[in-house]
Amino acid sequence: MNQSIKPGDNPDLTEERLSGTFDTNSMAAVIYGSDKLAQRRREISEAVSRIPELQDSKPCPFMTREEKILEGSRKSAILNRLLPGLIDLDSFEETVFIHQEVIGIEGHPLALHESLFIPPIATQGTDEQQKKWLGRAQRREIIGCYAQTELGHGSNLRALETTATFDISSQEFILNSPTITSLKWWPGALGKSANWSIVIANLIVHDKNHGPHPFMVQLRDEKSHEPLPGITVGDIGPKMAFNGADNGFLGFENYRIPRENMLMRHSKVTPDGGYIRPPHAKIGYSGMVRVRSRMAAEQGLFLAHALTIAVRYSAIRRQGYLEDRSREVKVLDYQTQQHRLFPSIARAYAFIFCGFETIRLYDQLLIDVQNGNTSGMADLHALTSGLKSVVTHQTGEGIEQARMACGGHGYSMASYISEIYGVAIGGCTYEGENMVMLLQLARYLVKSIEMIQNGKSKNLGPMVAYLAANESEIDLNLGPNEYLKVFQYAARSQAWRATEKFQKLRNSGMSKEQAWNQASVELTRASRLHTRLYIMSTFINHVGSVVDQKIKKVLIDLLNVHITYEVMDIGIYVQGLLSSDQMDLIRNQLYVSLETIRPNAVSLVDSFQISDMQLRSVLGRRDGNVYENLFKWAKSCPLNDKDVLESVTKYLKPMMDKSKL
Ligand SMILES: CC/C=C\C/C=C\C/C=C\C/C=C/C(=O)SCCNC(=O)CCNC(=O)[C@H](O)C(C)(C)COP(=O)(O)OP(=O)(O)OC[C@H]1O[C@@H](n2cnc3c(N)ncnc32)[C@H](O)[C@@H]1OP(=O)(O)O
Ligand SMILES: Cc1cc2nc3c(=O)[nH]c(=O)nc-3n(C[C@H](O)[C@H](O)[C@H](O)COP(=O)(O)OP(=O)(O)OC[C@H]3O[C@@H](n4cnc5c(N)ncnc54)[C@H](O)[C@@H]3O)c2cc1C
Repeated sequence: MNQSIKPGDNPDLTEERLSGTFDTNSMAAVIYGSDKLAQRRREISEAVSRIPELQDSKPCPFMTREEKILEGSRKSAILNRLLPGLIDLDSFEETVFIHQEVIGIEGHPLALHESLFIPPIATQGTDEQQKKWLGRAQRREIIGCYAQTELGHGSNLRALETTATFDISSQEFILNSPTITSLKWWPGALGKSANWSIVIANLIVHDKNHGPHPFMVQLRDEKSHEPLPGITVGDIGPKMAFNGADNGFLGFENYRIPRENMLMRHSKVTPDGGYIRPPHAKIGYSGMVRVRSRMAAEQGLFLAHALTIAVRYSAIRRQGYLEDRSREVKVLDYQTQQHRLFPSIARAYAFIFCGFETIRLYDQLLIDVQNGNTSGMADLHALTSGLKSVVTHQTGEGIEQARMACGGHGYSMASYISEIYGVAIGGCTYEGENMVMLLQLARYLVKSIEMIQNGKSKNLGPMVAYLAANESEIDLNLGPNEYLKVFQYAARSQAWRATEKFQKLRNSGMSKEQAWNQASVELTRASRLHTRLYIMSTFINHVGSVVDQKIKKVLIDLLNVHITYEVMDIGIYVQGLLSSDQMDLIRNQLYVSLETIRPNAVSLVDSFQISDMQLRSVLGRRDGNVYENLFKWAKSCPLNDKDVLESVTKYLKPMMDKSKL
């Protein structure tokens, strides 16, 4: 049963919900990993909807940037007071969820505090440092951000220019931004809200540069909020979206912090200027790995937002005819519309499933690292580098298709899809630009193939074992695992092709760097295919583990959409394996699976349980009563406060009057 049905809803949407074959609350439990978490999301939405001071003061598209920041701060402060009664304060998921529910996706002053400020203190700070700052940060007595990227460098961390030079005589680090390009640039909440920051700076001791390290740095006076002497800080200006956040710039001029402010759980500087290396050279990068490991689920939910809007709207939008000329059809009945939206629904489910898996893998790695075992770091770095790149790119594509699927109204901010798009595609850039991160995964793939070439296949990890296989024939009547083999074939042959290209260039006498650059398009293709294979196999495993038979049935239908669409999409890579008859068969299976999933389309998006408050979309309203509310929304636009605007009286009217003469 679809739990969203209510009296007064648009009958077309109710009809869709009645045609669903499964219980949407049970599906939500599968999506969010447990009945408890899914239920908590419903309870929090319900509780929030009853608190008037947490409601939007006006629709976000009608707010200026200053109003957005004010609104985000107002709600953050109220939430801070109300949180203990609303959520389990120890649950990161509930904390993130309630902020997104109340404030939305456009960013807010605490967006980075929870995800990039507190975690480094908790994982890279010593016990003493945690005692000093963690409680204060958790109680929000201080607001923090993460300042790493600079005006001149982001992707290449080793070229950062900010310095933290140890002064033995005063037992302090002296922070400096020696050039214009060394200004920190982009950190969220830095511009106007944060008073503390984790700053990544090159550690210099006895004139030796030990590379980027994390430091706890106070930026503003805790009473006046004025920048401290030696600090230059401000907002970098409007962005294509995410304008509720004050991304900022930051410069240091001989700014001193105590020795104890370097986060020293792993690397240490002793009072006499000794440097103690971390157990793994890249352990300081683990804050980024943490965020990347959460991005697949986060982005899957961005896609879910856009699809909830587009699918619901497609069920109430009637345009054109099929056989019956007496009534226009729901646009959701067109095959082109289904082809545009349903594979994206499948991807959203797949991203969320594998996103929760990578969060689990990160949590396990964290425990291992705290126990001194860093052996899993390279694997997770490679996996999350590929995943964040593929998922953000495909999410962007899916959201844009969702917008077009809503026709003209999709282009209106009333749909809110453009904001979702703008926020989501930020993910293609932040936490490592996608190409750069695909190339990180490619290093791992090339190394794996070199192991095979050196007769060490048995040392390959489970995620790359397929690179050593030798599949050349496929029987496609056997289901998902055969499709997986097709994908393995594509990923394997591309990984070998790219590696061999790189090796050939090397053997021709080219430097490693040039050879890598000239093979890099092929290498990124290999990384994408490897990652898509991982997503597919996680999806298959996840569906296999579902116990509720009605849920399992619809997830198998959705999986069929996914595997057939994905294999069609990579057709060029499987030409050596599949005949044209087999490709035709897959194409037809895709069309059949679109029809099979059609009656459950609305229930599948309802199962994401995204409330109207969170969705902020007139087109995607749960009740489907779009037209009257679109009219109301347009009338409430500030431009309509007056019938005759100054633009007319001051300029257009005189121009028209003059033209009449
Ligand atoms: C409601 C709204 C919801 C959500 C939005 C809210 C907030 C979020 C918004 C924005 C937040 C954004 C934050 C940021 O963007 S913070 C800044 C992020 N910056 C980056 O990601 C920079 C990317 N660059 C890098 O990570 C490194 O420069 C790079 C890894 C590319 C290279 O590093 P380096 O030069 O030091 O490496 P090499 O010496 O070349 O060695 C590579 C070697 O090292 C291994 N490696 C790299 N990283 C790791 C790691 N983390 N763990 C383990 N191993 C690692 C790599 O595999 C290579 O190994 P090998 O091939 O064996 O040599
Ligand atoms: C919304 C948003 C929020 C952000 N929040 C934060 C934050 O809170 N804290 C923070 O520190 N930073 C933040 N950033 C910055 C972000 O992390 C960087 O912008 C990102 O890491 C990309 O680096 P870049 O800007 O230097 O891109 P560049 O590296 O300059 O990329 C430009 C182009 O060069 C290519 N390129 C670069 N290097 C290579 C290479 N080795 N091989 C092939 N191609 C290459 C890229 O693929 C890209 O096409 C944020 C950015 C955004 C957009």
